[in-house]
Amino acid sequence: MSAFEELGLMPELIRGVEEMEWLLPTPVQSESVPLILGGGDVMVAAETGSGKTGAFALPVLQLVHETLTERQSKGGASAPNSAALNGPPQCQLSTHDKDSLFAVSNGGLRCEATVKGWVGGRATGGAFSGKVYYEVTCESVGLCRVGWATRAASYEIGKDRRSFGYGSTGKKSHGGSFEDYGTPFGKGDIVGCLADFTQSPAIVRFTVNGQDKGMAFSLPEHMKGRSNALFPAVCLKAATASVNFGDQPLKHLPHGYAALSKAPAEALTTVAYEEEAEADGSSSSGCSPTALILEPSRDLAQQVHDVISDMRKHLNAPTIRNALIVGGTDPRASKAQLQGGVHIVTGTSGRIKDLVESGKLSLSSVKYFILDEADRLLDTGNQDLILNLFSRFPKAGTGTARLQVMMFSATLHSDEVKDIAKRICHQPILIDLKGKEAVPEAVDHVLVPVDPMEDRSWLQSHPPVPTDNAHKYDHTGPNVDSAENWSQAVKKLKPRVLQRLIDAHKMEQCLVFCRTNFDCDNLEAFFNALGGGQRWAGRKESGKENPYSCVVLAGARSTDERREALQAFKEGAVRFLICTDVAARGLDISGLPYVVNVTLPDRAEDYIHRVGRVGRAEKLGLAISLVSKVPEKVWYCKQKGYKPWMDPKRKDAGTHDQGGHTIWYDEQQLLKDIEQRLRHPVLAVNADMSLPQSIAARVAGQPGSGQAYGQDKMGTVSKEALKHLETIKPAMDRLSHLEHLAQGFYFRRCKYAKR
Ligand SMILES: Nc1ncnc2c1ncn2[C@@H]1O[C@H](COP(=O)(O)OP(=O)(O)OP(=O)(O)O)[C@@H](O)[C@H]1O
Repeated sequence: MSAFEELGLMPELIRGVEEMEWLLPTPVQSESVPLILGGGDVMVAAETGSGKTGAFALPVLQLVHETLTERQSKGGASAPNSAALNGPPQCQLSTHDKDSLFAVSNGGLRCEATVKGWVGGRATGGAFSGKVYYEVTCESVGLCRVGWATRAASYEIGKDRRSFGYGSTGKKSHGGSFEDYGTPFGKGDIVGCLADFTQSPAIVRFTVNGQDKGMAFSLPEHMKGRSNALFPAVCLKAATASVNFGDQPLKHLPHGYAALSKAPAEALTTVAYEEEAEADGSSSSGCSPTALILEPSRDLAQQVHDVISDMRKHLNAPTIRNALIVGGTDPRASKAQLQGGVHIVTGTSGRIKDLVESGKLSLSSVKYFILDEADRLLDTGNQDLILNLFSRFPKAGTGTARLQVMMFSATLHSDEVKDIAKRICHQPILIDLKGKEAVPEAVDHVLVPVDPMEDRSWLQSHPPVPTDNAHKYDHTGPNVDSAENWSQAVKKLKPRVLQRLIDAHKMEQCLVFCRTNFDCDNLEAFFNALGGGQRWAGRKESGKENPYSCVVLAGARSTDERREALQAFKEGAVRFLICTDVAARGLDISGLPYVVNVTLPDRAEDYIHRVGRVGRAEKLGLAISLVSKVPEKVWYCKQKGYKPWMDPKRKDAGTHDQGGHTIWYDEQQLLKDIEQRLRHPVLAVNADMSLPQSIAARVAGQPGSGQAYGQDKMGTVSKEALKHLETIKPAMDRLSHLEHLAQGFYFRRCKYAKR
């Protein structure tokens, strides 16, 4: 039995991992895969490069495959308008399309909420033409809100723009706003809900005990057709209610309206229809994937999408379709990917939000929600979006039928992460393999002190070092002794120090982190002035053989340029990938030996992710930071899209607290924070850039010593491998014994046969 089989993975996926030459699961895979396959919500913190992508991609592929197989076996052939064929659908409250704490009786005509918060659900049939009506009777004290909602709406009616409600406190609600309407209602009252699609725009109104309360809403123009069908919706707070869609005599059916369950079939859509379509990954309300994976950057989304594409090839009957939905690409291309239905969507928040809001991507079938680099997703302001997406997922069911949420990162300890976990996870299991110190042992850390007072090479003028203009209006020069001057000097000195470092270590592949897009542009210009060039981009200059060949991966570059840059770097066509923190998370560059921080990140957390690009999959890596001895004045602009360094009207670069757009950056302090996080000091390289003795001694045992970075860690067998060997040892001993017996038997037979 292979070690992956022990985790419960299906043979097809095991063939896939074998093809990738993954012999044993990594610890994070061993811990997470069985829990995810078992239906649990998980929060997984494990060091960078420890195989977290496989830890969710493998079980999610298996679960999606199982879901599709089950859906196919339930109904198979799609019958797009079964309603039309079988007469009007039986309308009832759905036992599926609801909050888990919203109890629905057998037969779907009674509902109850015993909890203090709002919970709700919808009916199985919705209308999109004609004039339709249904009734709700309040059976207890407690709060009740009723009305109409599309299937993409949140269960709390009126909280978003996809539902229209009327509450027992005498308020109507839509798009999160509540206004006085009608009269309050309560125990024993019968609320009539009317939708009139013969008007343009369509109209929603309500009655209480047959008394018309007047028009409550006219629907937005775009809310038309089957994809925007309105389903009866009820939400309750510690209350009980019963519904009547017309299968029982209605108490107050208004003139000219049809009971919902008696309305003409062509005016209705049913969940049965929706679910059949969803089995194919598409539905009338847009493409309906089964799994949604949210990534903090386009590059990372692409990488995870590629891993899933590689693995899904091994799964047939049914085949799984996956799509990459990221910003910075033609929206038509994103929509085209969704046409015909997909089962797994990997993407970034902005484009996913757009497609959900335009109805092109429906979340009504999502069963698996994965937040990769969850802390980063929250840092970049995605909390509301995550909650909004979450409100659109179906959350009914128990065991393996319910929505499963998975959160992954190397750093999952912030309050924001804990808070969102409380709101979207159901009793999550925390798998914390490394705790806060999520740095692989395979990474060595060193620093290069950069002191412009001692090292005067910043005064050289060839090749020129472009800087960020932050000191354009400051008094600077060779003999000026001011903080501003030393700051400018550091900016001129760092690229030269970097060049010395590259030469000393004969670096052939290195990721170079800068602080801003503009810093990346400037460093690229310096490398090009050294003769860097970019052969991959069709230029004549040399690539890999040029010691300073480089490409840039930064947020300001187009998606295509970023993709090409990363590919060129991964393929070894250029030596340096100059990047911002957009590349700090998740990027997997096989056997990368070096990471250089030209500027330290302002949070120790980001240092962990940056240096996590090396030391992956048990390969040794070296992280080198250029640390300034003096403070640097750097850009700090919160105004989106504004580039003060390009502003011709800007007169000075006052600091942020003075109303300007700069801050003083203290790398000595940042270094202390990082050392505290690493729990050891970061040693300085020697004056000739050689490694400090203790680190040199550590890599000395490795083949090629100085060249050890990027190579496998030698002479070590992982704890996991040892554990596995121990487990299979008795079986191996028994096998060897049986083989011994069989051979003995064979030879004895041969001996007798010869006689
Ligand atoms: N079981 C395994 N055996 C061997 N290699 C593996 C295994 N699982 C993953 N890998 C390899 O390890 C590398 C790192 O994996 P992955 O990108 O999933 O790390 P990660 O934990 O997500 O890192 P980060 O925190 O930086 O995102 C990849 O090259 C991957 O192919």
